[in-house]
Amino acid sequence: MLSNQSVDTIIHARWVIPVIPQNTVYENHSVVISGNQIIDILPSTDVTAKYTAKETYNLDTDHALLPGLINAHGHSAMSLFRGLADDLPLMEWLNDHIWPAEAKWVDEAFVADGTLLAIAEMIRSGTTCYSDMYFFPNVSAKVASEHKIRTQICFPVIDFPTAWAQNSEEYIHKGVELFNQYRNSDYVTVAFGPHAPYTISDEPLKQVATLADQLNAQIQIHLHETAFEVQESIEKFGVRPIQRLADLGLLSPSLQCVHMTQLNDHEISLIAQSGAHVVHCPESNLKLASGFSPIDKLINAGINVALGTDGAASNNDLDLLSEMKTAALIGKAVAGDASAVNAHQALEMATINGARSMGLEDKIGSLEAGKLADIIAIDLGHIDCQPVYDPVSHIVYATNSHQVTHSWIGGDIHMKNRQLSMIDTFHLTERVKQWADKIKSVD
Ligand SMILES: CSC[C@H]1O[C@@H](n2cnc3c(O)ncnc32)[C@H](O)[C@@H]1O
Ligand SMILES: [Zn+2]
Repeated sequence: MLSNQSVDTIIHARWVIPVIPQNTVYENHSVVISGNQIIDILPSTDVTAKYTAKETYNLDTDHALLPGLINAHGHSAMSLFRGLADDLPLMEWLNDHIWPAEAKWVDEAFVADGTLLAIAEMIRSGTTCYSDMYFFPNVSAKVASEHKIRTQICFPVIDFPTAWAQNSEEYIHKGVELFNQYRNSDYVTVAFGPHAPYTISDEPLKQVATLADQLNAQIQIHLHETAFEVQESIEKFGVRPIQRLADLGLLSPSLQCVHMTQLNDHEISLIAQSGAHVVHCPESNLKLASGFSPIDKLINAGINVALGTDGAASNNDLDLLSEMKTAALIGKAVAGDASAVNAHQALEMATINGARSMGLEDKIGSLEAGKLADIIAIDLGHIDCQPVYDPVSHIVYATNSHQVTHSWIGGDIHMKNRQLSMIDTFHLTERVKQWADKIKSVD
């Protein structure tokens, strides 16, 4: 008889949804973790014959295990501006409210507290990896790394001066330094974050394309977010923003295009041919009335579509579970087809597609032996979830974030029965209230 293998953690669950293979649900299976990796997924009846674990989680009868959700676009520290300026269109929101507030308040302490607030909310709603584009990316990278959460930090590149850098050269210089600092990090991947076509001139955009290629780094940009952005580009540069980026050499599999609500068929095929990714942010697009991204068309054209919440100041939460439902519902409405953007596709957008957009598909985004143990558990036993015919349908259409009970990142437990293990939420809430009091008193 073979001897029993010693492992770190075994999690038993009623359903295991691996995402890869597609459209698969394993019933009464266990996930086996050794170090930071998944090493096996097998029927729970067979597990004790093969493995002995230091820690075993026998989740209640109606739990589903799935890969941790991947939020492919956001501005974490903006959580401190949640609800500060609502019900406005993008450019009025930015020019008259958000940019003045950022000029007044954003410093290292603001980014440290705002980022941690965002991380707490994301873990409690099932996210284990997120993309972040914000000022002081050195601080947000440190916070994520210290709290052992996976992140893609997109350092900003923008033409105007802020508290973090004075001009595009300095943004790029500091960003490349950060890239080198985190080159071998287990948790942090640094990417270029040129803000948007309307805030960066041609020269820095070309530099971003060249350097990202040399460093094999990803690039994330807000793109074709509103009709106004497209119109302004035509007036200023004679072409629409996607064509301008194509002319400057930015369209490639390294590019993550966020929003993409204004697209013609030629642009869809340009993006498809280039291998660039789209990050869909349906709730932010709805709230700012920016437009509708034709997700069904993009998926059918072979484009990888990931999912993001955008910042908490334009959403106003960081709940990727509810974002999946919104993406599926709005995808159907836009396509005029109830079969468009089905529950499995919505789940792929929030998991494996997000991993692909960040170049991390070999490490995260699905539950497979050899991948990092980034896993969440969702309790489908609630009365408002009964009966369960298809757990994937329920996760997308009928659950809410309070049903996420456990979260592991690289095998480490981050939430157990809804209690965060790496964040002191009591003291964090105190600090957040102090920020709100200060910000309110000046407004
Ligand atoms: C350069 S750091 C990020 C920068 O982006 C601003 N921002 C937040 N949400 C959006 C959005 O939907 N479109 C464009 N810009 C956005 C944020 O306030 C920061 O200034
Ligand atoms: Zn954004």
